[in-house]
Amino acid sequence: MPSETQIVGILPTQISSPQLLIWRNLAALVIIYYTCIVIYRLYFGPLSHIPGRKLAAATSLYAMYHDLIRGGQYNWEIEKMHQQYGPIIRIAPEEVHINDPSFTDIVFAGPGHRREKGQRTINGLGSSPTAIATRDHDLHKSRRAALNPFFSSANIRRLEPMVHDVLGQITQRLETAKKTGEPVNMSLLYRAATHDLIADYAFGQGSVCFSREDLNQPYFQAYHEMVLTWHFGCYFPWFSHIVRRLPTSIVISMVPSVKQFVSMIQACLPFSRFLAFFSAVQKIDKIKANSSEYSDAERPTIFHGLLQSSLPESEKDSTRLAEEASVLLSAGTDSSANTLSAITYHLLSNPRILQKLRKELIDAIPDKSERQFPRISKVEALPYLSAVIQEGLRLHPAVSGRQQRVAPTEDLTYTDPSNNKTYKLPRGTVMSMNPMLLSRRKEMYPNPGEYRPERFIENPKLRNFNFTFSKGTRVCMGMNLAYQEMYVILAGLFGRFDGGDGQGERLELYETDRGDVEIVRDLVTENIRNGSVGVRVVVKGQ
Ligand code: HEM
Repeated sequence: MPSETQIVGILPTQISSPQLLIWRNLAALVIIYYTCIVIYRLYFGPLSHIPGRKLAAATSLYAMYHDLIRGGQYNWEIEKMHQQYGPIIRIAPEEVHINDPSFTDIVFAGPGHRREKGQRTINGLGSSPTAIATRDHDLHKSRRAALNPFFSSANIRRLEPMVHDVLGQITQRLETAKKTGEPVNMSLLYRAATHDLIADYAFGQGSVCFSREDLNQPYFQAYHEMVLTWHFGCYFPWFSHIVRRLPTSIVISMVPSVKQFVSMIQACLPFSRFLAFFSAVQKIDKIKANSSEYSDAERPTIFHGLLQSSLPESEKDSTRLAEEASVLLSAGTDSSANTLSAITYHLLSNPRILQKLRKELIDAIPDKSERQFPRISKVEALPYLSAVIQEGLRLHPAVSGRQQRVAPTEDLTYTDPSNNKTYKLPRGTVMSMNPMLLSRRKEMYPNPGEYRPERFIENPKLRNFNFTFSKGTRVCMGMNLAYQEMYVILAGLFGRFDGGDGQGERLELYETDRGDVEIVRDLVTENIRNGSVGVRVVVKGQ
């Protein structure tokens, strides 16, 4: 009879029979344990009644495969599952996805309902002590309450001169490029603009990207490389915990491009703990010390305000505030910039739409010098410009992933309108919804892939279904700022480069196609095809 060591030929021969027996029993126990878990999840668990693929319900490896291994492809798989199983599906053992706009206000509820984020999103955000990454409802509420006033519509209105400043910088770069005939990367220009704006508002540091010839492109490149690790952080939370504790020199040796990022940050801006955290902490400390560099009573910065707020002292810790700063800088840059790039592409590739927009701008503000730096109060009421922006937000939600919420103290019930079947979603269930899927539902948006602003004029109620900024108590904090940037920059640019009577100055696309703006993967804000440099233009005309 062959011995056990011979049977298991791949095991080292020195493993004795009793040891082998222990290993075998352990392996058997693990298999039995996981089999029981899978059976429970599929047939007895509180979500076993939710339709969907068995594999997705059985193990998170399924979601991980599409999110992480396939590089942000789960959105499209989820879309296929909805087509097969209906508006409510189970996409992971603990997660249910709903694709029904009538249910957004329930899942993403407003005040009076406790709502938390799913743990996977918190992991992706590095579990930092910031409002955006705070799971607990009450702690999130107090952290957000301290920041909220800075993003109220009245306070954002006061930033109008700053938006005009960055608009002036964009125009200047375009005018210079016109002289040389060089193409201009609008996506990079928009990033520089949105970044400088929020950085100035946060710390009062003036122009950072526009003061550099390269518009700080290496910084954005390093940010891009960092975002590529988003799903890894979601599924392996230890990753960000370790990286956040590594000395900067080690991080630089692992990802050399980060060096650019660090030196730029050390020179002027904080970004995140593991990249140049000390610089952020120093700036907060300077504000605390009331350094004149940072105190400007005329135009208080966010971090001045936070330090003077009624937040408990523990919440004013320099390291925590530096984390909060890094969130504002990252959330406030690519999001608006990517949407601006996509809208610019659609306008320049649709002469009919562009012409209609130009006419509206010229009719509303006949004086060209005023039109180049339009007042937000004048342009936000323009119906066609509003529709242009809404249609851009619909087709290109800057945060392209599914947004998760948990109702920790409330059992919810979803009714499928097609058959009135009800599904109980017990408290604690991770519920997610996705702006990309909601905004491309054929019955609401016929021919959904087409960029057609008129749909928002024909049916103004569509705007109520805009889920691009999320909803409820955790709705995007920077929404007013993002709108102001989009209205003023688009109106100013297309009011300035208006083509005159056919021969005047105008922007034309340069080696850019729809692939340079189309969402093809979900890596939070990085969602266009790999290798694309964004939207490029040349300036033509007299
Ligand atoms: C077109 C531009 C933008 C879009 C589409 C957008 C979208 C979103 C979305 C969908 C969320 C919710 C994420 C979630 O719950 O998982 C969010 C949150 C947030 N956004 Fe934006 N955003 C934009 C611009 C901005 C800007 C300019 C800022 C300014 C700093 C900003 C700051 C924030 C912050 C701080 C949060 C966290 C809010 C909280 O958790 O309470 N966003 N954004």
